[in-house]
Amino acid sequence: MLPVAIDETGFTADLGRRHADLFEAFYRHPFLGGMRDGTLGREQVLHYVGQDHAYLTAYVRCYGLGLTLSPDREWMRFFHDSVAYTLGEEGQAHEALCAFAGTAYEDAQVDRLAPSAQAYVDHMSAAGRDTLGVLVAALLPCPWTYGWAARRFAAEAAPGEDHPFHGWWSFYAEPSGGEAVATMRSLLDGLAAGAGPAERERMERAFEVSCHHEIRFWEMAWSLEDWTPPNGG
Ligand SMILES: Cc1ncc(CN)c(N)n1
Repeated sequence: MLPVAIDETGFTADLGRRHADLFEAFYRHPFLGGMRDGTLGREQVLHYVGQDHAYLTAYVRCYGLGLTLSPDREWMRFFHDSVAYTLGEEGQAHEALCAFAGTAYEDAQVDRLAPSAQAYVDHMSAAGRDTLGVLVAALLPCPWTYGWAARRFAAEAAPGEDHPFHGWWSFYAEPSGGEAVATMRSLLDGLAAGAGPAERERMERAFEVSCHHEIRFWEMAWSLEDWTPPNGG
C-alpha cells in the first residue's frame, strides 16, 4: 500500500511517492513486524517506550520552534493543536504498551536518549534553525509513517481487542491522526509552492532524512541500543 493515493499531486505527494520504499522499509522492520504479530519482547517494548517518551518531549520543543517561525495564526493554531495532541493524547499509546509490559508508565521513562533517537532529535532541532518549510518537512514523517502504517495494518489484519498491542495500533489508526497529517501536508505544500529551488531541496532532504531516522528508531529499540561503545568499551 503506497503512502499516497494515485491521483494526489503536490510537493508532499511527490515526496511520499519518491520515498515509498522507505515507508515500506519502515513497515517491514522486524520491530513493527513484532508489533503486528504480537511477538515483540517486553524488553524491546519498554526500550521503545522510554526512548519515545523522551523523543516526543523533544518533538514538542520542535513544535515550539515552529511557533516562533509561524507567519500567521493559521500556523500558530496548527502548532498549538499539535502540541495538545502530543502532550495530551499520545501518552495513551505508551500506556497501552506499558499495560502489555506490566510496568507503570512513570517507571518506563528515561532521562537519556539513545544514539539513534538523539540523532533524530538533533536533525529536527537543526531544521528548526532553518526555515519553517525545512522544519515542517523534517517533522512530517513522524505522524505520517505511524498513521499510514496503523491504517494499513487495520485494513490488512483488523487486529482484535485480544491482540497484545491493540491499544497502540488503534490509537495510531484513529481518523483524527489522518486528518492532522492532511492538514500538515497541505500547509507544507503551500510553503513549498512559494519556496525557491535551494530551499525546496533542503526541504526534500530534511523529509528523506527523517524517514531514515524513523526506520532507525525501530532498529534502536529492536537492538536495545545504548551508549556502550560497539567494542564493549
Ligand atoms: C519516533 C516516533 N515517530 C513517530 C511517532 C508518532 N507520532 C512517534 N511516537 N515516535
